[in-house]
Formats: sequence, structure tokens, C-alpha cells
Amino acid sequence: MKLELCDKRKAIIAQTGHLLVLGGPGSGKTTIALFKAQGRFATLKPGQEVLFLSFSRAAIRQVLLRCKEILTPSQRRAVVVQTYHAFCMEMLEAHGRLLHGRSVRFLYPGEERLQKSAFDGDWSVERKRQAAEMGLYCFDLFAAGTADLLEGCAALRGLVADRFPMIIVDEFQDTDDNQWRIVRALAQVTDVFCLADPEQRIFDYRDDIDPRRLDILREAVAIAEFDLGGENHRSPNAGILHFADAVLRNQGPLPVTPDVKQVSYWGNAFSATVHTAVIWTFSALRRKGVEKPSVAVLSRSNSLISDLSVILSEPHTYNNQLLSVIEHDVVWDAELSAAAAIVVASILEWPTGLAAESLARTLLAIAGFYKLKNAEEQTNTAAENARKYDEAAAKVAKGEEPRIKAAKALVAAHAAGVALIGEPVADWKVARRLLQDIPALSELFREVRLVRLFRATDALASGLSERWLASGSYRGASDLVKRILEQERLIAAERDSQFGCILMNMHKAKGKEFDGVVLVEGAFKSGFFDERTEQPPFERSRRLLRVGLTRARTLVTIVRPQNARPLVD
Ligand SMILES: Nc1ncnc2c1ncn2[C@@H]1O[C@H](COP(=O)(O)OP(=O)(O)OP(=O)(O)O)[C@@H](O)[C@H]1O
Repeated sequence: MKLELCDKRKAIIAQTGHLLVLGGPGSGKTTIALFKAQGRFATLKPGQEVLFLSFSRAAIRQVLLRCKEILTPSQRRAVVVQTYHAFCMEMLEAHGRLLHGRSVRFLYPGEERLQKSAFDGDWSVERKRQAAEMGLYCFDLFAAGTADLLEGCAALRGLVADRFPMIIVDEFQDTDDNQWRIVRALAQVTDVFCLADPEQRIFDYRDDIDPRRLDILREAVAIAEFDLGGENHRSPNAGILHFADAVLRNQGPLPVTPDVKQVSYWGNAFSATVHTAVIWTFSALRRKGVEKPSVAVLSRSNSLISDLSVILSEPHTYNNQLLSVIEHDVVWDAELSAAAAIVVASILEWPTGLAAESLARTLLAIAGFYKLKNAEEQTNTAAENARKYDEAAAKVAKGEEPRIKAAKALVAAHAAGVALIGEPVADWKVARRLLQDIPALSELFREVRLVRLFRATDALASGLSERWLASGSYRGASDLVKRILEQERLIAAERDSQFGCILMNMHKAKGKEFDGVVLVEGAFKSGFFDERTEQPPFERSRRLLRVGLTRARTLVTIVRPQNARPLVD
């Protein structure tokens, strides 16, 4: 890719030492970092590389695409693009013995979840103990362990600096406390190049992500600072950024631009309106000359994303026009769907055992679902549900009647019997239907619907089918389903197409770029402005909306309920 470099960019490339480049969405932070890296290649000794650290695999893919545009194949080989997790895992694997005198093993999330639910006490203390005494590190401790290593061992810092004379740190504004310790330790020995946009700070609800991170960096490290400001190369002819900035600053009137289209719906026309909006966005992009458009459908919550996935998978009619099904991928929290799938699998096992034992297994699986939910985002409801279902499982196992309604409904359903015929797809639906029919379990039903997105349907169906053929039942289905979904989850992480339609929540869209974006607000959930946790002017929600809007290169379609709060006051 040939770019005319302006004076500011030339100065960035010429600047030695640590660098902080600020800039809005699409201002070219990633791009200039790679140009800067390109300038360093000539000076690299054999074995030396430039490290590009980012947060998510999705962001990494985006950086790799940009590498392809800018760097030659041999230059690309000299850049290592990694998530913090991957970097830390390698560090712990190679040098973790220095920490506690024993080599390090890893506790994967599925396994951690099980241990956590079985552990009676403060898990955050226990997992630290496991790390210190057994060398067993769970994912969340990778960064802390690596920071301990780098802070404690100058020789190791030297080793890392020897391999990576330059480290680029993406999305620096969202760096958490332990990641910051890593960057600070490495800044003593190697050049760090931090990229940041304070306005794209969307994770600062987390305790360990300090809103003052940029100032902390400036205080700790002598760093040259450049600001690309509001430059916008992602959608240079588009009013998208102006629109997004007006939303961010709550400054009316909203700029009128053909690049942002707003559509509203009445409650009963939600599905057809969303479906039409997505189809319209694709065809508008094609009309604008984008041959194979990529369109992201974004909303605030996974729960709405799950509904949207179902909507796009069914035909609708709008103004007498038939809207055909839209093939799409979904980026979502697969762990929760997997946990809900295990509940369904446990129902498939009902006919194979005693009532008390079968029902207790299902109730424990439900408790497991809520424990996971609570582990991902702590809420009183999730914690309380986990406790109630655990209690119900204990009662049922003793042959006593459970107290909660949903558990009573399950007991009744069990007594009525589930009719399974040895046809896994049909039987799966029968078992899943039970969750749909019990109001308190509808959340699990919504999650389990997403299981088809694992693309594991074939593996699941054939696994279950084999079970049935071998034993005339689905005995062991819970373990089978768990294993298959865990495998698929690892594979799915690597699969991501560059074209077509993809659904995800706005947090997950961070760092990504698409031709078109359809932003969807629900009428009863997933409002654009989070009125439960925020006061007007909803600064946090506005930052998130800006991230969503600015993911689009060419076109944004916004779908909102008729009576929604205006985007600017
Ligand atoms: N100097 C430039 N001239 C022309 N196009 C550019 C320039 N810099 C970047 N671009 C293009 O602009 C788009 C956005 O660039 P980039 O991803 O580097 O921005 P960013 O600041 O990292 O964005 P974000 O923070 O939103 O992820 C890319 O398509 C890139 O090719």
C-alpha cells in the first residue's frame, strides 16, 4: 500500500524512544504503527522481531489484514501479532519456573469453571494459592504472573528486549492493571509504541481498568506524544465520524448525511424492519460499488444478538415483499450457550436413570449455567439463581420436593416423561422445548438456541446418534455435548470471514472494520442508553455507540423503536 505520509507521520517515524499516538476511530493509528515498524526492520538483528500486542483475536485479525496491505511478506515474518493472553501464556510456559520453582500448568476456562463451582470459599484467593503452590495458572492470572516475572527478573526483561526491540501496544486506553505492569516493565528495556483513543474507552466499568491510564503512562515513562486527532481515513468521504462525534458529545442537531440512515419501527414490525434494514444495507453498499460487502449487525447485548440471529434465519414479508433468509455468523460468548446446552443434554439423559438422580443432574447443570453467568458478570440475580438451583438439586436428590417453581415444573415434566425417538435433531428440540415452556428458564432457551452457531450440529448429531445406536438411549449425553462444544469453540475462534453478514455485541466489534454497520436497539431490552446504570447524558453509552458507528467504512443503518430517546438532547 502506497500512502503519502504527512509531516506529522514522518515525524512519528523519525522519533526515537517511546511513543504515544492518539487519534479517533479510523485516524490511522494501526497503520502508522506498522509504518513505524517497517522503518525498524532494517535495523533488526537476526532473530529480532517487532511485537504487536492487542486484546482480542478479532482485533488481531484486523491488524493482520492491515499488515498484508502495508508490509512485504518478509517484513510480515518479522512482526509477531499476539493477544496479551497468548504472549503471557508463552512467557509463563517458558519462564514460569522462575516464579515458584516449578513449571507452570494452565487451567482452561471450562475446567476452572468446574473447580470454581465445586469450591466452597473465595475463589480469587484459591486460584492465587493454586498458582503459587502448584504452578497452576488460570486464564485470568496469566497477565499477573507475567508481570511478576518481568518485574522480578532483569535478565528476563533483557531477554524479551533482545527479541523485541519494539513493542506496539494497541488500545492502550483499555489496558488493565496487570497488562500495564507488563508494559511498564518492558518500557525499561525496549521501545514501546502505545496507540490510544481515550474516547474509545469502553471497558472502564471494570475495576482494574483505570480511566487515568494515559496520565499514568505519561507520569511513569518519558514518552513523545502525537495526536492524529479527528482525521478519518476509514470513511474519508463519509459523515459517519461527524455523526458519531455528535452522538458522543450529545451535540445536536445531528449532521445530516447520506452515510447514516435511521429507521424506526413499531413493536410488531421489529423482525421485518431489522431484516429489511440488513438487506437494504447490503444492496446500498453494492450500489456504491462495494462488490462483496461486509456488514456487521451490532446491538448492546448478546441476548438481542441471539434474537437477531433467529430473525435473520427466518423469511419475513415487508410491504408485501418476501425477505429471504440471510446467512450470517455470530460472534458471541460461547461459554454460556455451551452451559445451557449441557442442561438440554441432561434432559436427554432423563430416561436412562432414576428420577431423583436425573433431575438433580439437570438442576445442577442449571446452577452451573448461573454460576458461569455470575463469573462473567457478577449480579445478585445470577448468584441467587445459582444458589436456588443448587439447593433444589440437593432436595430432589434426597427425594424431597424442591421449593422453586421452575424446579417443580421440571419434576412435573419428568413425571410426564419425555418422548425421545432416537432422532437426535428432533429429540434435541423436544428437550430444548422444555426450557422454552418454563418461563424462568427462557434465558437458557435463548442461549441454547445459539448452539447451532457452533457449527457443531453435525458433530453433535452424529455423536448423539452413535450413543443411541449403541445403547438405545442418550446416556452420557451431558459429557459428550460438553466435550464436542469445547472442541468446536476452539475451532470457531479461528474462523472469521471477511465478507457477508456478522452479528456481535458492540464491545466485541471494537477494533474491527466493516463496509456497513446496522445498529439495532431493542424496544424492551438492549436500549442504546443504559438507563439502569447511568444518568443522562449517558457518557459511557455514548462512547460505546461511537465505537459501534465508527466500525463502518461506508454506511450505517440505525434501527430504533418509534418512541426511543433521541440520540442527542
Ligand atoms: N494516512 C492514511 N492515508 C490514507 N488511508 C489511511 C491512512 N492511514 C490509515 N488509512 C486507512 O484508514 C483505515 C483506518 O486505519 P487504521 O485501522 O489504522 O485506524 P485506527 O486509528 O487504528 O482505527 P480504530 O481506532 O478505529 O481501530 C484503514 O482502512 C487504513 O487503510
